[in-house]
Amino acid sequence: MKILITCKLPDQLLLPLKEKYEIVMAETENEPMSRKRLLSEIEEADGLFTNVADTIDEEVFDRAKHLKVVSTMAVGYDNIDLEAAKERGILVGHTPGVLTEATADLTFALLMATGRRLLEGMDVIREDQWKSWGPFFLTGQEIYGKTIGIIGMGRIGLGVAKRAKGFSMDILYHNRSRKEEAEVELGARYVEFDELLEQADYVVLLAPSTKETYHMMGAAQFNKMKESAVFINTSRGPNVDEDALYEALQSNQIWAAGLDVFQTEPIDAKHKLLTLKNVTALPHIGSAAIETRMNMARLAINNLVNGLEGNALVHQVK
Ligand SMILES: NC(=O)c1ccc[n+]([C@@H]2O[C@H](COP(=O)([O-])OP(=O)(O)OC[C@H]3O[C@@H](n4cnc5c(N)ncnc54)[C@H](O)[C@@H]3O)[C@@H](O)[C@H]2O)c1
Ligand SMILES: O=C(O)[C@H](O)CO
Repeated sequence: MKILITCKLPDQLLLPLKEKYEIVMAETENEPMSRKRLLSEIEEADGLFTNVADTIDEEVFDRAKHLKVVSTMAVGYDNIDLEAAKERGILVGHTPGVLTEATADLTFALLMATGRRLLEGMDVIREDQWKSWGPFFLTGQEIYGKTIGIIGMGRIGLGVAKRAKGFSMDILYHNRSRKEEAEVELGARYVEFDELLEQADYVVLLAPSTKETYHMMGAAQFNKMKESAVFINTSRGPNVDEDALYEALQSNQIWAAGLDVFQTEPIDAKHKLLTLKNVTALPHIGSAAIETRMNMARLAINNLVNGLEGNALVHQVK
């Protein structure tokens, strides 16, 4: 059987696979396989190892003659056409859980970096603009004891709430359902979406990308936030109307934003959001800790092999 891997994985992960399967893999580190090659190689593939950089749509499924499993090295699977997979009886696997803590760490780090203007501080030094200690030089927003509002209290949202608790923050959340663990253990309070936007000093978006969440943060929502509020998005770019976010930041309707994800990735270096000093931008590195990425890759390989061998996937997208 043939496995198509659209990114370059370390040899140590591939050795057991090579004994049994024919492997076709991207050659360049940190560069996905071209769409053209993906469309050509998928024709004979039985299994596909993919990630958030690929779009696995009807065109890909139409080309595949033998495909049985698509395994993504990610928890989010909005880049995969699940209907098209289902129609063809193709299983889809993903990697929830193993990246929760690393992504919660990064989300909280981004919250702190944005609130306290860390990257601006580094720019000031690099540009030789640090003239002296000034009473209000690079002053940011306090974090300790402030109110955090988490939209999407799932695995990662709960991880962020635990970190917020350590900073004595009041925790508000909005989710599709109540989360007892967050309420009992962390004192988190379920509120309606608008109330969260109005009350939170830090609004953190961690809901998946779905039809329902598309542009869930738009002009009306930024309008409800405090002028001193910081918006953090480590979920998916399409959840945010970037034009509306730009207007809100540029007009100081909200104070700052920390973004790890964008509507189009990689974001163009000349994108208008990146011209703003009150934007802290990262290149989709939420889960990018070495052990985490190894665990994600191992889990994605297990999903793939299980599917190819006719066994249940460890984590199948339903
Ligand atoms: N930046 C990164 O590198 C990175 C890393 C991992 C995950 N993610 C993103 O984070 C998302 C969350 O991951 P998770 O493991 O916590 O998933 P999860 O399924 O455990 O949590 C998602 C939560 O969002 C809630 N939700 C769904 N629709 C909602 C809506 N309309 N309003 C409010 N809440 C809603 C769900 O009820 C659920 O509790 C992923 O889907 C992915 O898009 C990003
Ligand atoms: O959904 C995911 O897992 C991320 O975006 C990549 O870790």
